Amino acid sequence: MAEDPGAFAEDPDAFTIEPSPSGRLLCGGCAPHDVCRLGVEIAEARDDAVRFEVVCPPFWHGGPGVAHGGWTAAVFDDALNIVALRIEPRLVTKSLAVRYLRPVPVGRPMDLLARIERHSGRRWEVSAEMTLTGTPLATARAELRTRRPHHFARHEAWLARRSPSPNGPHAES
Ligand SMILES: CCCCCCCCCC(=O)SCCNC(=O)CCNC(=O)[C@H](O)C(C)(C)COP(=O)(O)OP(=O)(O)OC[C@H]1O[C@@H](n2cnc3c(N)ncnc32)[C@H](O)[C@@H]1OP(=O)(O)O
Repeated sequence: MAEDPGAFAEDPDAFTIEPSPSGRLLCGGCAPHDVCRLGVEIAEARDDAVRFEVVCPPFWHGGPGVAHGGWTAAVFDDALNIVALRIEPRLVTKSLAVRYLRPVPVGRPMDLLARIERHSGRRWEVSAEMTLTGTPLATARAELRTRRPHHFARHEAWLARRSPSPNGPHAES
């Protein structure tokens, strides 16, 4: 993320994901911990494709010994962005489609290969497959967009126009 947190506070659009002190590409939530709490590690990077090792942490289990589908989707969101982030640091996910083919085990290292399918201007199409010992467990496709200037500032201005209720966020109709 942005090196200077002061600059980010003043200009939210200064936010970019940069390598952490240990060289990882981490989201804003994990960067202060210098570890991906979803269990995603880059194993090998090429220009248009990145191979990851992913392990579902126990606190993300859904059924017994099986990953919550939201973990799988979040891991794909990370991996599909990382493959393009190495070229374009200002991205957001526009759509994400996951196919759950088999249950995903907790605590077992798996392979995830993400690749750039197409890129034109602000538009990116990316795809990925998660496998265990060569067997596909889940696949995903996403459309990404290079953020327009002032993306986060526009969001903050939009949010500010929705006056917070003194009784908390759920009290407003
Ligand atoms: C581990 C480290 C690496 C991985 C880190 C994790 C990466 C995670 C990536 C994510 O998950 S990002 C979070 C999930 N995605 C979003 O929050 C994106 C929300 N959607 C949007 O901001 C817009 O829909 C989007 C920028 C995707 C639209 O892009 P488009 O190119 O299709 O359309 P365009 O920019 O022309 O905007 C379409 C409409 O959205 C409006 N819009 C776009 N950006 C906006 C904005 N920032 N604030 C308010 N409105 C916005 C825009 O005005 C316009 O409104 P109208 O249709 O009424 O004309």
